Amino acid sequence: MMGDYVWLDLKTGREFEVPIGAVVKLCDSGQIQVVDDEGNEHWISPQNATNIKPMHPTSIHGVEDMIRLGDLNEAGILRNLLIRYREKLIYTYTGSILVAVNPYQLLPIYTADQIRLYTNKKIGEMPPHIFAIADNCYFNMQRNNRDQCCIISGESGAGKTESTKLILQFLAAISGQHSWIEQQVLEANPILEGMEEDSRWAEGHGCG
Ligand SMILES: Nc1ncnc2c1ncn2[C@@H]1O[C@H](COP(=O)(O)OP(=O)(O)OP(=O)(O)O)[C@@H](O)[C@H]1O
Repeated sequence: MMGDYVWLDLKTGREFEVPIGAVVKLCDSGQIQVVDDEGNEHWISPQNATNIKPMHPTSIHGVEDMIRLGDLNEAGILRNLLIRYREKLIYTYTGSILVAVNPYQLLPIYTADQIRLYTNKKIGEMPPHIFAIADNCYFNMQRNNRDQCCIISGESGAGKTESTKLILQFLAAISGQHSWIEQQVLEANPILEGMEEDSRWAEGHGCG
């Protein structure tokens, strides 16, 4: 049906290929014309009709928590991140895990106002944000009186260092010990970077 969203499997056999989202533009004498998420047009003939599958409604406009995706597979996850990223929504939850997509531009989402908005809130109460994760850690530390750990992982250039700094910016702001915490962080950074370099060297030399 015209306007329906579908998954289009181009089946080109290329490595890492996953179905792409597309919208039906025209149904004409058995042929279906679709436009994919990258704006490319495709004509699907009746014998290739198995190349398109209906898209679950949760994938059409995206969800804040990917646990809610009806099409919970690689294509569903990638499309969800893509459509949110296009709206400059770089953070998405998968349960209590936060997925961050590097925006490579300064977004106005790390202001003092945003810090206030995310302080003392439960995860999920506000749109996904790195500050929500930091607030959750701080809350758990206070409630359980135990050290907390936040694992930040991603490939080189993904934004791990920036994310670490943002978490520390939040903690420094809400703990009221701005200068002391900032000093500790500045001192810890070279050590962390050094450990990172060491582990990369070890991996590169087969010691991983
Ligand atoms: N949240 C963000 N907002 C704006 N820019 C960002 C953000 N996260 C990352 N970037 C940009 O991406 C660049 C690379 O990020 P970063 O240095 O944090 O990556 P990394 O994962 O620590 O890389 P590496 O593993 O190589 O050290 C940053 O210099 C910054 O320009």
